[in-house]
Parts: sequence; structure tokens; C-alpha cells
Amino acid sequence: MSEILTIAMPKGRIFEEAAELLRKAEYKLPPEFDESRKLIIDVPNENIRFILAKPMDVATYVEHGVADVGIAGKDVMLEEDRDVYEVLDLKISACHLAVAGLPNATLTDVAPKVATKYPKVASSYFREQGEQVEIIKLNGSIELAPLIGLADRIVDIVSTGQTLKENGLVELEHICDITSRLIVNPVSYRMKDQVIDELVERLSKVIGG
Ligand SMILES: Nc1ncnc2c1ncn2[C@@H]1O[C@H](COP(=O)(O)OP(=O)(O)OP(=O)(O)O)[C@@H](O)[C@H]1O
Ligand SMILES: O=P(O)(O)OC[C@H]1O[C@H](OP(=O)(O)OP(=O)(O)O)[C@H](O)[C@@H]1O
Repeated sequence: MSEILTIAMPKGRIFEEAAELLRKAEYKLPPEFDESRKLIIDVPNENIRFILAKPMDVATYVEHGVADVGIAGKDVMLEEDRDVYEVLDLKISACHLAVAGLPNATLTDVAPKVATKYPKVASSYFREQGEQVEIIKLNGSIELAPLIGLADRIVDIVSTGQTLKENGLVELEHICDITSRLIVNPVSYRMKDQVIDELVERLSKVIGG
């Protein structure tokens, strides 16, 4: 019997698509997987233990080796810069990172304020553009910031564009496309190479084009 594989799953909007992908790859996941409030779910038939983490924390669990593999948005990978291997683009939860703001807003400050959940990504983006900005870190409802004068612009995820639209904001610059990735702890990849290779192979077969 091979060793148990621990997979860090992101709670929230990626979860459903990730679970669907695993089921398509013929991993038999029990109904409690989708329904319960448990944070550790053992699936003995598959020799897998799932841990359910906040999306931003998945790469942390994998870097520290308490999970062998994980599913994380590319946004998290860019922001967290963790020492893990990114082995597969799962092509789920597609969205993009963008700069947005109020239409026709004039920037008068030397360093306009930019509100974001992604301070590292935003800083390096504006540095590359040669623009000086002041970053304000928020944890959610980013679109609120320009509406109440906390920031001139935002850097945030855009998917359908509905949140921007309903709040009277416009996309100003496209930063990069985002999808979810399969990430692997480097030591686990050496110690559990067979079972991880099998996971990669089975997922690769069912990923959409
Ligand atoms: N609107 C979106 N459409 C598609 N994918 C998205 C969208 N927003 C975020 N994502 C992707 O899903 C991941 C997790 O998003 P989710 O909203 O579930 O978590 P969160 O906002 O970090 O957590 P929480 O809302 O619990 O604080 C992001 O890291 C990103 O890769
Ligand atoms: O383009 P859309 O399809 O409208 O999606 C974009 C919105 O989705 C995410 O927010 P989320 O729902 O995670 O809420 P949050 O404010 O808590 O981050 C993101 O931060 C945007 O606000």
C-alpha cells in the first residue's frame, strides 16, 4: 500500500470546479466531500486525505509540506511566491487581474493610491510600468475603495465584469490571465513521485482545452 497523499483544496469558488475535475479523473469522492463543514476529509479508498484551506493559504500548506499537493489560483502563486512546483494548469476558475477605476478620473497625486488584495502583484506591475503608486492593502470588497475615496484605482480579479459594472467602475489595464494550478511540494515530489505522477496524468486527461 502506498503512502497517503495529502491534497490541499481551496474552499470557496474554486472548490466545486476542482472537485468536479477530480471526479472526472475518476477519483471516487464521497458526498460529504461537498457537503460537510469538516476541514480534514479522509478518502481511504483512494488513499487520499483532503485538507480544506482558505484559497490564499493553500500554497503555504504545500510549501511547509503538510500537504503534498494543492490547488491554487495563479493569483495566489504570484502574490505568495512560495517554494513549490507548479505542475499543471487546471484551466478552471478562469479570470484575470486588472487595474480598474472610475471613468474619466483625473489623477493629480504624485503617487496615486491603489487598493488591492494583491499588494505584491500590484507593486511589481506599477514598478514595471514606471509608475509611482501608494498601495493600500484590503481583504475584499475592493471595488468599494474608489467609490468612497479611499483609493484612485484598484487592482483586482475580474471575471464576468459584473462587479465593476454594477459599481460604475471601468477596467483600465489588463495585468494577466488567471486560472487554477496544481502545485506540489518539492520533497513530496521526490518521495511520492509515482502517486503524484498518476494524479497529474489522470487530471491532464480530463482538463478542458
Ligand atoms: N470572480 C471570480 N471568478 C473566477 N475565479 C475567481 C473569481 N474571483 C476569484 N477567483 C479565483 O478563485 C480564487 C478564490 O476565490 P474565492 O473568492 O473563493 O476566495 P477568497 O475571495 O480568497 O476567499 P474569501 O472570499 O473566503 O475571503 C482566487 O484566488 C482566484 O484564483
Ligand atoms: O467580474 P466578476 O464576475 O464580477 O467577479 C469579480 C469579483 O469577484 C471577486 O470578488 P469576491 O466575490 O471573491 O468577493 P470579495 O470582495 O470578498 O473578494 C473579485 O474580487 C471581484 O470583486
